[in-house]
Amino acid sequence: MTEIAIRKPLIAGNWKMYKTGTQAVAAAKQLADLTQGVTGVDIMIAPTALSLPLMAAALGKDAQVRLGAQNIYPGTEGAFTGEVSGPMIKDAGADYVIIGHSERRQYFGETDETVGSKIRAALDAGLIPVMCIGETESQRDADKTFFILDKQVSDGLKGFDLGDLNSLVLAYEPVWAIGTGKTAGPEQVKEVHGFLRHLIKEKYAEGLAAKMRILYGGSVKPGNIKDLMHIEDVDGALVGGASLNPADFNKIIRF
Ligand SMILES: O=C[C@H](O)COP(=O)(O)O
Repeated sequence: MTEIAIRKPLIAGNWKMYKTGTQAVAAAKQLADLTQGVTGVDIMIAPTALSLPLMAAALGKDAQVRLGAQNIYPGTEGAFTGEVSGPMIKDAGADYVIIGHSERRQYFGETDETVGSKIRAALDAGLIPVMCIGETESQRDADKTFFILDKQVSDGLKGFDLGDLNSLVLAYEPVWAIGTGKTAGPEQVKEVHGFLRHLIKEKYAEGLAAKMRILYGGSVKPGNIKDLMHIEDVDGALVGGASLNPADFNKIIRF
């Protein structure tokens, strides 16, 4: 019997290296006020790790706006200067962690293998991993989009079994659409999201594929979110720039 997909949309904001703790708390409170009464959607903000405990205290334990980290070290503790572990992220009040964002792959040497070890660390700490994948412009131009996505998923999730991946969220972010104002067209998004769901079905199981949330990211704005959310297999968005402004992010959340 085919399982019916019930996927609650997730709208996630990646604040990258923006906002001091003070600014982050103020924006979080504003967003919490603006989103009061919103139902049927999960909301997450990923500030810098420094702001997590401040925002968690300001929002409160049962807040609708949940928190995520932008990175995780694949180990619980040790002499790893500058790193932050899963148990620390969890203790700071986060539920999610973004893993393998293209900026981490591009500037910090993350590979599909390190992405896999970070997903393992996230799951061990009870965090929901948001695994980012996406092709560069030159890879798309060379017709390698599906090859790259297949490789990122296959290598990143190597060694994981079905039971591990129940909570995993996939985020498709074409690198050429990040911060550029270019959004992938509806046909491109539909094609890729359909491909990814099929890939999860082939590699794991139909049930997992049917319930896995696949987010789109790359220049998502209040003006294009409605169209994106109407595309089959799009279960939410990972928003960069437009999530920094609570009023804009609230509009996106209320797609
Ligand atoms: O994680 C978010 C993405 O990098 C998208 O950023 P953007 O919405 O500023 O294009």
